[in-house]
Amino acid sequence: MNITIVGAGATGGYFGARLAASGLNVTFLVREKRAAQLREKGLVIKSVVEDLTLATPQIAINAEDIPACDLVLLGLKNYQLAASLPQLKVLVNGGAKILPFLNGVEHFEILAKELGQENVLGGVCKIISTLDSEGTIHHTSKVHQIIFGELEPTGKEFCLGLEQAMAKANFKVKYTENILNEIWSKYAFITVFSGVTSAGDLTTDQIYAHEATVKVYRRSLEEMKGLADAYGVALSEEFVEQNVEGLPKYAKGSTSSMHQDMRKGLFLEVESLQGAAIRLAGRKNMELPTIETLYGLIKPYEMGSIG
Ligand SMILES: NC(=O)C1=CN([C@@H]2O[C@H](COP(=O)(O)OP(=O)(O)OC[C@H]3O[C@@H](n4cnc5c(N)ncnc54)[C@H](OP(=O)(O)O)[C@@H]3O)[C@@H](O)[C@H]2O)C=CC1
Ligand SMILES: CC(C)(CO)C(=O)C(=O)O
Repeated sequence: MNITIVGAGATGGYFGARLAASGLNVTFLVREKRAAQLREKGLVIKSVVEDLTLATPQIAINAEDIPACDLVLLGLKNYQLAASLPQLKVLVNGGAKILPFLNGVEHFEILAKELGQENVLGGVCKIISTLDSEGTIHHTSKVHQIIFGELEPTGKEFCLGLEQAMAKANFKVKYTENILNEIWSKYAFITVFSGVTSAGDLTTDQIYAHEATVKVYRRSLEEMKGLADAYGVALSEEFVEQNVEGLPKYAKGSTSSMHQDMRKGLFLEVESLQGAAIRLAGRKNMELPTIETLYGLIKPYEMGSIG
C-alpha cells in the first residue's frame, strides 16, 4: 500500500514513521521548512514506547510528484486544512482515500464537499505527542492508537484492507463499523477538556479541587452529549460521569494541548472545537450556554498572544 502523510507533525509524523518502519511505502508531503528539517536530521521520534529515526524519509513538496497513492493520512491542524485542499485534490484525483486525524467534526463535511463523500474515511487518533522547534516528535504517554472506519458503506472493503496493511506497525490499529461514535466521543470530550482547561487556565487537579468548577465541567459534558444525540450519535450513558471521574486520575498538572498552546502563545483550534459546537447546535435550534461561555473566554487567544 502506498501512503502519503500530509502534515509530518506530532501525529502525522509519528504514525507515518511507524508505518514506514513496518515496511509500507510512505511519502511525507511537507512544506519547505519541514522538508529542510527532514533532509538535515531525518524524521526523529523520541517515544516512551520505542524511539525511531527514519534517516532518509521519502518527502515531496508537491502532490504532483507523488506517483501512486492509495491512502492519505491527514495530520494537520484544523486551521491549516483550507490551504491544503488543492494538494489533497491532486491526490484524490490520483485515486487516494483520505483518512483525517484532526480533532473535531466539521472537517469531515469540508472534505466530503471538496473531495467527494466516497473519498473520505472516518478516523481519530489517540496519542499525546508534540513537535519541538528542532522537528523532533516527542511521544509522552504509552497510548498510540488509530481508529478508523467507513463513513459510506462503499468504504468498508477498503477499511478492512487497511486494517490488514497496518497490522505490522508499532501502534494499535482498530477498525470499527461505528466510527461516528468514536469521532463524536473524542470530539465531545476534547471540546470540554480543552475548553475548561484553557478558558479557566486550569490543570485537571485544579478543576477537580473545586465543586463549582467540576459543575462547569459536568455541564459542558452534558451539553456535548446532548449535541451528539441531536446528530443521531448516542454516546454511552456513562459518558458524562466517566469523564468527570477521570479528572482525579490524571497526573498532577495535566492539561490539554490547547491550554499548552495557549500558554505558548500559539494558534488555537477554538473554532473547530467550541466554535463548531455552537454552529452545530444552532442548526438544531439548540443552545449550549456553558460551551458558549468557554468559547467566548478562549476566542481572544485564537491567533496566539492577545498582547
Ligand atoms: N498531538 C496530539 O497529541 C494530538 C493531536 N490531535 C489532533 O491532530 C491534528 C494535528 O495535530 P498535530 O499533529 O499535533 O499538529 P502539528 O502542528 O504537530 O503538525 C501539523 C503539521 O502539519 C504541517 N502542515 C501544515 N499545513 C501543511 C500543508 N499544507 N502541507 C503539508 N504540511 C502542512 C505543519 O508543518 P509546517 O506548518 O511547519 O509546514 C506541521 O508539521 C489536530 O487537529 C490535533 O487536534 C489529536 C490527538 C492527539
Ligand atoms: C487529550 C489529549 C491530550 C490526547 O488525546 C488531546 O488530544 C489534547 O489535549 O488535545
